[in-house]
Amino acid sequence: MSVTPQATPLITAKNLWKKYGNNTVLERINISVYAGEFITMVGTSGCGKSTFLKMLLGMEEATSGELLLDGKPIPNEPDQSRGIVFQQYSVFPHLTVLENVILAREFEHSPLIGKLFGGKKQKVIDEAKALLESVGLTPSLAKYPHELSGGMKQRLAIAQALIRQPRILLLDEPFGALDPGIRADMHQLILKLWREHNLTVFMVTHDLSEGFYLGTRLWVFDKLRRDPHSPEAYGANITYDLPVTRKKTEVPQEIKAAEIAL
Ligand SMILES: Nc1ncnc2c1ncn2[C@@H]1O[C@H](COP(=O)(O)OP(=O)(O)OP(=O)(O)O)[C@@H](O)[C@H]1O
Repeated sequence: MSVTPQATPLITAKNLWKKYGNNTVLERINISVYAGEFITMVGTSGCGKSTFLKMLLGMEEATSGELLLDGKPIPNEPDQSRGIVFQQYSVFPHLTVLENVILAREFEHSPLIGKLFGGKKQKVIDEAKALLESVGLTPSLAKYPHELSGGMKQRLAIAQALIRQPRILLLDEPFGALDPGIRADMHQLILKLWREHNLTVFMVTHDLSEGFYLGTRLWVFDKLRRDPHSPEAYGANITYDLPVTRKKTEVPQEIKAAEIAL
């Protein structure tokens, strides 16, 4: 009799807690996430969504509990397996669009000197150009960030994250500062890149509709326990973990009521 092996989750959290001093930010987080999922994360301001992303990136360590990548403790510093895009544009202002993407790749290959030469350099240039084409920036290769719109800057930030071929893409409100029309274009782009690059995505958003539209699974962060005399005593948990199989734009009734608070 053959036994079908159970796939190891890409990310597992086991009784994960995060505290800053006496401030309990996250408590008792238990989740498993498989390769290819698109997790969207909503919750009130300050409830620890960005902190959770930073822990996935390796910028912050758990206070207790386990956070595993492929069943092993997640490396406690950022590496090539995980890329991140923030709401505020994180590109180098003194470099062109093409140079910004090349630099991200050069640091990966040659972190001490940050420079590649000859054939290797040409290969990186070709890869960067191909990626910039896939995010729609081919006409802007020689432009500097100040010459780009907000949407174009975010396209560049996404290309910078993807040039290192991460398996996991972390997005911290990447479209929060963009106009609605531009945001709709970015939604199509991120869905295309998610499929083409076989990514697992964790995305923080304040827009519940966006969360339902993009995600295959939506998490709501909230506090289950509160002490009005000691607001920092308890941390947030994932209070809803919803598979998004319904019509993508429909928000379920039970959390529609909570939308005002997000
Ligand atoms: N480096 C830090 N040192 C101390 N406290 C921190 C640090 N980073 C975050 N915090 C605290 O952790 C809590 C959660 O912050 P976090 O940014 O993760 O929330 P969030 O849910 O992402 O909020 P928002 O939706 O407003 O971005 C806040 O109380 C914040 O003040």
